[in-house]
Amino acid sequence: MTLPDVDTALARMLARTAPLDEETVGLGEADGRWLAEAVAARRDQPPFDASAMDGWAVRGTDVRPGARLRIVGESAAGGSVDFRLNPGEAARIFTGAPMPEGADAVVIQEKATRQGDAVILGEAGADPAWVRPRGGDFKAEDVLLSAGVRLNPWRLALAASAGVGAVRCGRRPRVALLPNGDELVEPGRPIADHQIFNSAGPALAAFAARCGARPTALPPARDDEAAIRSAVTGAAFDLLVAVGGASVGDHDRVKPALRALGAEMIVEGCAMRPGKPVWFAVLPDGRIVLGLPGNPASALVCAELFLAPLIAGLQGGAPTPRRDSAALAVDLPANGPRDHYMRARLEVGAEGRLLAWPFSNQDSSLVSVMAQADALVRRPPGAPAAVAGEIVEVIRPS
Ligand SMILES: Nc1nc2c(c(=O)[nH]1)N[C@H]1C(S)=C(S)[C@@H](COP(=O)(O)OP(=O)(O)OC[C@H]3O[C@@H](n4cnc5c(N)ncnc54)[C@H](O)[C@@H]3O)O[C@H]1N2
Ligand code: MOO
Repeated sequence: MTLPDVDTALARMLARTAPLDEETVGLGEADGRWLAEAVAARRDQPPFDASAMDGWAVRGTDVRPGARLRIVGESAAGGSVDFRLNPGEAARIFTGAPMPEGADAVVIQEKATRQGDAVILGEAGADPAWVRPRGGDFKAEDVLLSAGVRLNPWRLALAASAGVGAVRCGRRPRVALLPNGDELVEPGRPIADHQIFNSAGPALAAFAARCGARPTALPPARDDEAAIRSAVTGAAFDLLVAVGGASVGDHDRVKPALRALGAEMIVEGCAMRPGKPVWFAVLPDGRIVLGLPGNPASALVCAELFLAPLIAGLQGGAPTPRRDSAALAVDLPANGPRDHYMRARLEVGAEGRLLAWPFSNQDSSLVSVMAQADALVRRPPGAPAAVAGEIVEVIRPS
């Protein structure tokens, strides 16, 4: 059986991932979320011609070295201006303050001297950049952020400056992580020699939270169909992530348990390494299930490639691509038929070029290697041997 490649497998998953309902959230909860509705400006920004500097508001036609202008008032940020500037007049003005009517230029205070109720201008003139025109940042009715845009602190600043205190976003999905295996024990608990700690569960819960989900780390289920079924039916989720039991062994009971619950299998395996046994199913009520291989590195690589886009898709968005390129620091042998995602360290080499050092041992059980890695180096199927210096695609972690 030919396995689908990563793009095909993901496209099949996303085709069955419908966005959840929308909700209104305050800006304080909106970071990392996708806008369901555009954000439009309610007024011009700045709302008035404003001074960019501390100094003197003047009429441009009065600006010449040594000019003596009569001080007729003051304008500070937060205050309104109730006077106008006539020829030969100046007003004390501060950064962010409204320009008085009649004034169209600012002379910074370093370039002028006050003498009683007059100001004497120095040699330098007025720089046009010292007046910020009304609407110079944006104008009322402008669409500032479109639907589908992912909010970040910079974009939140824009929404806030437009006076928008709450935005419409896709609901954050509830993601339940269900580790599976008789050998699994929660970290911190007593453990027998034949058991291992559940490392993939906490790692994936943290990963899901970073992607904007509300994760629940369920306790590990035994390799037993009935136990898995009851864990699934007892959990509240929009997306279930089952970890382990994905392969072909006699104890790999997760897929049979899901099938018994009526799940439709959409993806069963992918031409990738690590992560070949990854799978995806849809429950009869439409909720989606992502099955990840149990080896921690396989699970985490699949999380980057599939879980992040699914969590985004449930929120009506797509993740920000974290793809980059780097020069290989070492030679690599030819790749086999599967897309290979190699854990690698990155460093900035001489000449400022990003260098990638893939680890020599890429066994998918090695958590120590995963923890030292900064990125994944992608080797496409059938890629010929590569020499140091060759440019390769790298994927930075979410
Ligand atoms: N005959 C074949 N055997 C295997 C194949 C294959 O194609 N033919 N594929 C291999 C590949 S590739 C992978 S990846 C694994 C995937 O196996 P499962 O998804 O069934 O996972 P398990 O067997 O349950 O566990 C694998 C390994 O990972 C450990 N594990 C499981 N869950 C966790 C967890 N939550 N935290 C930490 N470690 C975990 C588990 O103890 C095993 O050591 O199958 C290969 N076999
Ligand atoms: O998918 Mo497995 O992850 O190659 O070890």
